[in-house]
Amino acid sequence: MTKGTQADVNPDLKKERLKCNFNIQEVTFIIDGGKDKTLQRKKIEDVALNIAASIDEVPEECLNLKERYDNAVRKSCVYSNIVKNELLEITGLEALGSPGLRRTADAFFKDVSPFMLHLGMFVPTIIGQCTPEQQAHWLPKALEMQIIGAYAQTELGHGTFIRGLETTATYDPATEEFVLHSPTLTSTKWWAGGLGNTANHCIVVAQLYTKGQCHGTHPFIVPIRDLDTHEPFPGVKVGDVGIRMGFNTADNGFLRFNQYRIPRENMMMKNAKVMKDGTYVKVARHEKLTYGTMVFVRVTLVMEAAFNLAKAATIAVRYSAVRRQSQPKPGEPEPQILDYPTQQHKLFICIATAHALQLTGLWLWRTFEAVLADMRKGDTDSLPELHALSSCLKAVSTSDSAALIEQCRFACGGHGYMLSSNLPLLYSFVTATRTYEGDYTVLLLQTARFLVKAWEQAESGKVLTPTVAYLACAAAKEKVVWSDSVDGMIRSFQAVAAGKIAACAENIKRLTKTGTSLEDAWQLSTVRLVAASEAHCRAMICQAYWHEVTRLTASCSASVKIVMEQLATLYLVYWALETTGDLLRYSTICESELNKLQLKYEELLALIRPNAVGLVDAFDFRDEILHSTLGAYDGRVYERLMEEALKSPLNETSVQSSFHKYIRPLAKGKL
Ligand SMILES: CC/C=C\C/C=C\C/C=C\C/C=C\CCC(=O)SCCNC(=O)CCNC(=O)[C@H](O)C(C)(C)COP(=O)(O)OP(=O)(O)OC[C@H]1O[C@@H](n2cnc3c(N)ncnc32)[C@H](O)[C@@H]1OP(=O)(O)O
Ligand SMILES: Cc1cc2nc3c(=O)[nH]c(=O)nc-3n(C[C@H](O)[C@H](O)[C@H](O)COP(=O)(O)OP(=O)(O)OC[C@H]3O[C@@H](n4cnc5c(N)ncnc54)[C@H](O)[C@@H]3O)c2cc1C
Repeated sequence: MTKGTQADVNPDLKKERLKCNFNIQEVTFIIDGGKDKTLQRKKIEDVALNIAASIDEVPEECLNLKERYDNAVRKSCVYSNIVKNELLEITGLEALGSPGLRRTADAFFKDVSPFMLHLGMFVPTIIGQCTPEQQAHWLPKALEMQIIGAYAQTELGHGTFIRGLETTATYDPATEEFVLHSPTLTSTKWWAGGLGNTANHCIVVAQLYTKGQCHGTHPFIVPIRDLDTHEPFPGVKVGDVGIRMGFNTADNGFLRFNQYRIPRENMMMKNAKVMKDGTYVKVARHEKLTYGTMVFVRVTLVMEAAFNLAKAATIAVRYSAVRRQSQPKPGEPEPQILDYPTQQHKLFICIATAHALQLTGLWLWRTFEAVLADMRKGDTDSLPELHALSSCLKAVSTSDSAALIEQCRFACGGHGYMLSSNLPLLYSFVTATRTYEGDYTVLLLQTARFLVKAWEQAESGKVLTPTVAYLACAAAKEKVVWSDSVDGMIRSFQAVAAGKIAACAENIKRLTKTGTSLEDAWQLSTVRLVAASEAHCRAMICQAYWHEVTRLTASCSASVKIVMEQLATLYLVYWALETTGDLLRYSTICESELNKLQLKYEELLALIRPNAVGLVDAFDFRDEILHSTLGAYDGRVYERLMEEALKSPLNETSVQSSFHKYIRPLAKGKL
């Protein structure tokens, strides 16, 4: 954070910081995943932010579309050099998932880098889908930025249904090449980040044909532009998909092939091979291993959701400490808006959710690493559970994060609507995460498949995998006894999830018994299946969040333990109050207990209030990363709003030419 001199800090914020009764740094360490991670992040920030400070002469938002793209490319090149020459030295290859790298990228780009998918998906797919020989060929080139890649899976006609993709890759044994082709308009690759104008290579997911047989979708590395001239190769048609709600510097592109040839070796062959004579050989033990990059990105998106929500919460809480409005008590000064319980209700759940998602995200990352280690030994048994887990966590975390970022904008009143608050841009960026890498509903339905199977296993007394083990107790189908202890609330959330899953399974059974096909019975149950999946995910987040808080604060100071537990309890109580209908149905909760719960919630808001600014300071965002007039560390909100307003091109002259061209003639009746 940019602390400046204490004299520059808004007096209300200064008082807030004096009120804070816990050690902020200890909380920062917990959020980063340990003291070593915080130190590494800060080291990376020190290197990168020095350069970022002078990277933009004109604010990004004042440039036109083309200028913004050019500027984003310029900055991406500067940033890539820093990553390559300095940051990777600090962290090694693991840097690709390092929080330090993720944060510093935001100092360079208010919107999104056109290189994002290069590091975000192109490189991970090379690591996950190539043989060691192929990796040795492609990875150094990609890391050195000698080639720039995109990931083109989605087509104009299909995104969700990967098996329905239409691009073909037909093997020609005579030349030992694949022939890529886009047979229809709807087969046009669409959306790939970095593809429109930036990338010279692209991972293309296409239907593989060899010896006249289709073997389903497979990934290929495809050179699409000449490395020197950057002209698209003959047979390749590539361009930008048009203006978007956000991501306008991310260069999302379209791509079409006309009988375009690539060498056989460009098929990514870790999970399946095509031999020189065209024989297809399956290597992978699991059908869906070619979907591996998507699982990886879904796992990282949970922490991405936490990160962006933490930024929004920092902006809105600091602003709410500075902003004074209304006069509830006659004759008394206007209160800070943060003192209104309704404002605390809007904002403290944002802080708690950022913690919940970050700690759940770190836990998911460790689970992912463990499954990966098993798979390296040939054991894919835990892949279905990881897929179910990452699908629902990606769906719920991105959806919650987007909704709560919008809530932060509401909490900032009119000033939250200013681009300079950075809340609109954050929202437009995060709301896309609910769609890309698997749409919300579609992913919850993937988890639901796993849950219904797990329920059937529970009913027949089989051993269940860890994340659904709670279904075994619920198979008794009795209402759980409500208690507002943390364990009691988690048990009740699990009972809700189990009850909903059981109701889905019963509905499917009922329909199939009366002659409905299994597919139709499933479709007729999807509204409740989505709800069951979300309930399962919420119960899992609550359990993981509480478990991690208990574990990580065991060696912390008492005050840190208290404030972390207050936040986690707030998260649980908030969701209990949000789902009272479900609790009434699946637990013994009654009206007096609901009233007690509401009081507990209000008490928690009051307890957290003095530490609110300290809690967002603990997210440790430097001003260069927040990019916000409302959220800067010093709280000079009004000064910054004015300074930014004066940078508007509309303030360059006192009279605009349109006055002389149109308004004056209109007034004179001469238009
Ligand atoms: C500055 C910013 C910085 C950082 C940001 C951080 C990171 C971001 C980086 C990049 C992200 C940016 C942009 C996004 C890019 C994209 O969007 S790429 C495109 C992504 N596309 C999708 O996600 C498509 C979603 N669709 C699917 O995943 C699948 O098609 C499907 C799962 C919906 C269905 O697949 P099908 O093949 O039809 O399968 P099915 O018949 O439904 O199921 C068959 C069985 O297979 C299981 N299964 C499905 N998927 C997986 C998997 N991935 N792993 C393991 N198992 C899987 C499924 O559960 C079924 O099992 P059963 O036992 O029930 O039969
Ligand atoms: C900003 C952004 C960046 C992207 N970057 C990339 C990229 O780099 N590379 C890439 O390949 N793709 C990319 N995508 C594409 C993205 O992955 C897809 O848009 C996403 O997977 C959703 O697919 P779709 O657009 O086909 O939506 P659809 O599947 O058409 O969804 C439309 C609606 O139908 C519903 N629906 C669809 N199927 C079902 C079903 N079976 N059951 C119930 N409801 C269903 C959905 O819930 C949704 O409400 C990007 C998208 C965006 C917005």
